[in-house]
Amino acid sequence: MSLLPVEEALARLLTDAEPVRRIEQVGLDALAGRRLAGDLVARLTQPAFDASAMDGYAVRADDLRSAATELRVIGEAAAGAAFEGTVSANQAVRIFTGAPVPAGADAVVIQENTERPDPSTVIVLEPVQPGRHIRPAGNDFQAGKPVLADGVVLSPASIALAASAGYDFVPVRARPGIAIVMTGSELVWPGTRPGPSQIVASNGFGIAAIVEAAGGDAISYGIVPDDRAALRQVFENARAEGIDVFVTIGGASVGEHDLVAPVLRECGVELDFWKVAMRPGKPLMAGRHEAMRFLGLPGNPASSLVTAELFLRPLVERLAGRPSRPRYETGTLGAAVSENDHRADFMRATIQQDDDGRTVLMPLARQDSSLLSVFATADALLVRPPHAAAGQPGETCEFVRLA
Ligand SMILES: Nc1nc2c(c(=O)[nH]1)N[C@H]1C(S)=C(S)[C@@H](COP(=O)(O)OP(=O)(O)OC[C@H]3O[C@@H](n4cnc5c(N)ncnc54)[C@H](O)[C@@H]3O)O[C@H]1N2
Ligand code: MOO
Repeated sequence: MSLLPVEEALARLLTDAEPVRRIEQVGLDALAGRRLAGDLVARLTQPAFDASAMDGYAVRADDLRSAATELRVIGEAAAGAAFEGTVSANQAVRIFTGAPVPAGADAVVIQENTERPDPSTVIVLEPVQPGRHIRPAGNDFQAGKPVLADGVVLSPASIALAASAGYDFVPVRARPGIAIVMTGSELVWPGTRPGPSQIVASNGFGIAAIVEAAGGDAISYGIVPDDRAALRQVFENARAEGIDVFVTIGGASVGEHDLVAPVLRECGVELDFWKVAMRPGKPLMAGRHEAMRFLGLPGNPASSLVTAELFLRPLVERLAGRPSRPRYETGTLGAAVSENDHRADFMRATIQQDDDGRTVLMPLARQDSSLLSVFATADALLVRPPHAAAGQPGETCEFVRLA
């Protein structure tokens, strides 16, 4: 297969990528940013009773005709502890914010407008309108009526609303399940000390962060050695689990230990492309097996992160039903760059604002695709199209912002 232009590879990857339709029930503590599946109908009424909005006295407005009226205090109502009796003429009940308003009372006077000469007497200093400082039952929402519309992205307030409307689990659209497999017999888990000729597996954790930011559910399938049977097994596991995208990292090139393409072909994956005209990331491959998509990222750290930014992120956004943001922005070159060959170059760069407010791209000095320390300082990928002529500071350039 020849090298495919980046735009064409992306277009092929996104062909038929439709939002995942599955629905799942998710607990209140994990709902932030999730998309509601179906209108949410209140199971409860809020408030469930006429409630006091203030600390003061529940009274009958009719009793308070004159400037200072003396009423007999017949009891107390607090949040969670109602007064069960009835307020009759010239009576009042001491009441606190959130408490049910007792029968017979039709207003609350705030305690600042009262005097309490003795425990059984209150003097109300001002008349009050009926309904004053009372939150009527159902003022917020009513059982049986929708409180949140299908498809909304759940905000902090809407999560609290769902809780208050009687839900502990809420139906939301499932996030696309993205299996991440780190291949390589040299890899050891982070936090363990690598032996001779081993290295720590790192790429998958960066890729998982990209997946989650794009609205996907990153599912770690751990490290798989360069072993055909082991790779075949995790692929079958992913199929059985109903994974939406099977992502491998490493083993994408042409060496004898680079097993990903041959093994996945044996597993029935139809490869759509393998090798893209880009640097880093040339050995990128993609394919499908029935409903499951497959994306094979190259193993070099910068290669895996760049290909994940440019290919995996938009794919996950599509599957998550999120609008894909336009990736390429225009800026100003901050340093000279040499002419480019046939592969689009995605140079790790920093972004600076110059005195005229222009967005200036400064390519970092070292561009080797193994350098995570360089990548971690980058704000953007400076895009150098295939066969671009040498560029000078001040010229227009394109870039992809790193989130
Ligand atoms: N003869 C050729 N050799 C190579 C070519 C080529 O066209 N012809 N392409 C090169 C390019 S470009 C790339 S990119 C690499 C990527 O190849 P692989 O996908 O097979 O990557 P690996 O060989 O498995 O690993 C490369 C490098 O990255 C390290 N690695 C792998 N996985 C991880 C991980 N999860 N975390 C951290 N580091 C990882 C691995 O140990 C290697 O050092 O191939 C070139 N070769
Ligand atoms: O495509 Mo490789 O990513 O140049 O190192």
